[in-house]
Formats: sequence, C-alpha cells, structure tokens
Amino acid sequence: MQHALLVVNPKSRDGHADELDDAIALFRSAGVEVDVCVTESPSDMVSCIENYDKENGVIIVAGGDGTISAALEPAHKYNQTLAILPMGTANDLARSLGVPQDIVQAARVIANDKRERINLAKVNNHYFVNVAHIGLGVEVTHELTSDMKKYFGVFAYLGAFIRVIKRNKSFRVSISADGDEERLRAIHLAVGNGRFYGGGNIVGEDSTLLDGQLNLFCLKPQRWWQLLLLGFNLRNGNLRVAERVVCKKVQKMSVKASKPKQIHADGEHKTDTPAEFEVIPKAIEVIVGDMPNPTKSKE
Ligand SMILES: Nc1ncnc2c1ncn2[C@@H]1O[C@H](COP(=O)(O)OP(=O)(O)OP(=O)(O)O)[C@@H](O)[C@H]1O
Repeated sequence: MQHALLVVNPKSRDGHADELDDAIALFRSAGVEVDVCVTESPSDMVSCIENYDKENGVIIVAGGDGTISAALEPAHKYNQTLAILPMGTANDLARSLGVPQDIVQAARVIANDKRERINLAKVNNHYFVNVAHIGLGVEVTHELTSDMKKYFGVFAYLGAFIRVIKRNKSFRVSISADGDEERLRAIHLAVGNGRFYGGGNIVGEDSTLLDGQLNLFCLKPQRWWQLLLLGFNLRNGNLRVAERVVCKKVQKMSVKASKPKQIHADGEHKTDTPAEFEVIPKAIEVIVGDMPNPTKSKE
C-alpha cells in the first residue's frame, strides 16, 4: 500500500480519540502517504470514497459498524480495498476481521497489509456486513441512545437487551429458502453475514466472513426468563442446541411478516419487510488481522 484515504466519522464513540494522530504517524512512518477526510454524514463519506481514484490505494474507515456499513456500497461498486480503524462502540466487523480494538494496534495490522476478499450481504438492495435483525434486535437498537453507547460502551447493548426482553411481542413470519417455505410465530429473526454482532455476540459457531453463507436464526415466543437463560447461547453462537430456536444456513431467502416490520442491520435502519436477502461471496477486498477460523480450531 502506497497511499490511503483515511475517512473519519467524528460522531462514532472514539471519533475524537488522540490515538488517531498516533495511527496517522504510524502509517506515514511505514511509507504510506495518507489523506484525511473528516465526514459530517454518511453521504459525505460516500462522496469522499467515490472521488478517490489513487491506483492501489486503500480506504481506511475510522468509525464504528454504522460508519463502515455506509461505506460498503461505494467500496463494492468501485472495487476499492477497505481497512477498518475501530473507533465505534461495538466494532463487530473489526472482531470478525481479527483487527484489534486498540486503535494503534489496529493501525499496525493495517500497515502490515494482509488482504482477503469477504462476503457481503444484501437486503432489498441495501448492503450489510454483520447482522440484520427483525423484532427484538430492532427494539434493542431503538432503546440505545448515543449517550448510552458513549458512557457504557458494549454494556449498553446488554442493558438494552435486558430491558426489551420483558416486553417482547411476537409476530407471524414466513421464510422461503431453497424451495421450502416455513411459517412460524417469532419474537426475533437475525440474518448473519459476519461472525460477531451486538458487541461480541457470535452469530453461529462456525460462521465467518469467508464462508459464502448467511446464518439465519429465529427465536420462537418464550418467557423473558427463558430468554435470559438463552443469553449464554446467544453470546456463544451455539443456538442449534437450544429449544424454540430455528437455525438455517442459506445463500438466498425471502422473509415476509404479517405486518411490515423494520429491518436493522449493522445498527442502522435499512429497510422493512417483505425482504429478499442474499450473500455475495468474496464481494470486497479488506485488510485483515488474525481472522477467527472456527473450523481450524476444531481440528
Ligand atoms: N461517515 C459518517 N460521518 C458522520 N456521521 C456518520 C457517518 N456514518 C455514520 N454516521 C452517524 O454516526 C453515528 C455513529 O456512528 P457509528 O455507528 O459508526 O458509531 P458507534 O455507534 O459508536 O459504533 P457501533 O456502530 O460500532 O456500535 C451513526 O449512527 C450515524 O448516524
């Protein structure tokens, strides 16, 4: 890498961290020429990426998962290489890529320039990289304010989850995949592309950004204390052994609900049901660290 465009979201949790200057110094001392673009909105960032035309350059996104999610479409369209400087709250994409949460250590990994092509997911033509939620997960996002994220970090997600499980409401959903249609009553449906979501929860035991699969799990109605017990399985991604949970691996599927339901992905509202989901294997090139490799660790 000879050149990089560093796009900074000052509204992400650590958007004003002093370590950003150390990271820039580290890139420059590694021989990388860096231009910095501090953005005011997702559309501002999209224009910065669209106007970046340095050959063999890399776009380093400094922000949280919401910031990165908005960078996916232009990066995919213009075949740009992305790198992540984790400055948000959950930073789940950084975890899935094996990029350290510490800004300076993450900068070291970026300067090392090891690359992989990862899956992207699409819901109704909106790209996402971590997980899309319908139901309980959307309530969790509604419950979280940026102040709560700033003060409590990833614990804000846990607090919001505990508050919303007491008032969970079920809805009817129909899931069509691989020629089958399944109708059920659910309180939460999640479609994962990456490995982590919600501040380090695991989507599925063997899910990665390289597997070319979407991991679906759907929670059937249950009492709040049963959901609380399920928390351990949700954290570790071993939902296949849990009761009242439907799990599937798919490449494409459609989801309809009895009434239109909001779909949030990477922490942002993207679209509503009915929805078509699909995975695009090896869609974009990213700089990675020591990526989690669950199949290897089982051997
Ligand atoms: N490029 C951008 N420039 C300015 N503001 C942005 C940009 N992208 C997103 N935003 C806004 O900044 C908010 C915070 O960004 P982001 O979601 O990345 O950080 P976070 O909430 O701290 O972390 P995380 O998503 O990892 O929990 C977003 O919800 C969005 O409203």
